[in-house]
Amino acid sequence: MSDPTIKGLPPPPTKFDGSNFRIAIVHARWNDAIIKSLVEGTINKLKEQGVKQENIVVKSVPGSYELPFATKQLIEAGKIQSSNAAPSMIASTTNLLSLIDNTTSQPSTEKKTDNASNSGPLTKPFDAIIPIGCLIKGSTMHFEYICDAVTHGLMKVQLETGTPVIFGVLTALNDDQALERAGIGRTEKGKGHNHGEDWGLAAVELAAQNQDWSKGIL
Ligand SMILES: Nc1c(NC[C@H](O)[C@H](O)[C@H](O)CO)[nH]c(=O)[nH]c1=O
Ligand SMILES: CC(=O)[C@@H](O)COP(=O)(O)O
Repeated sequence: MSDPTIKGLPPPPTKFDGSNFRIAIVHARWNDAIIKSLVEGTINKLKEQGVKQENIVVKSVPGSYELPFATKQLIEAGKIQSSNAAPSMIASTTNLLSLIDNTTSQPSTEKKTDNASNSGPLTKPFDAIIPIGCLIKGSTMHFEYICDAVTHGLMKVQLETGTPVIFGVLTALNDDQALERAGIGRTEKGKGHNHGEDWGLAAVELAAQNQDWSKGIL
């Protein structure tokens, strides 16, 4: 593990309050032991910053290549919900969170409101999206092409929609690199650091900063 004072993410300059944010996580299902750890680390860090469990929407797709499309569609779905133009579009899908204790990822289907005086999940547009995937190099160029397509695709979605999209995709040359970055390393280097925690931090910070920037507040 490198020296965290040289390489790594220092604590944020300001503590951001996530209590009124709505965040979507969309995770690939390839390499699910790694994904499960990354998703858990992300959610724990979101909740540590005040994001409410019911305001964290979790969806899954087969692989990382599907993440850009899913991210863009989730952003659009969040906007449709907030316009009350359609009943809740949250539908249950299979995802790894059902395997994680005390984390419910299947919100109820009854209509909710984003009125602060009512309980229940927010239905406003998502304040940030966290696509999570793990690409591990095989023996062909498949890895390189997917990494490139996904990276550029997610950046394109972010800039086109104006919604913060956190880059939560590991691009590992071997299993151990991925395991270490999910905080479940198994070599003499130790367990490593769960990068999902960094992604949860980044999501709340960008949601907070973007909330001001989109109102012209600097
Ligand atoms: N090899 C990995 C994949 N491959 C699957 C693609 O992402 C995609 O789902 C498929 O090509 C169908 O469009 N996905 C990962 O997330 N991680 C891998 O290591
Ligand atoms: C990231 C990938 O697509 C890779 O795991 C596929 O392996 P291979 O290149 O051996 O087909």
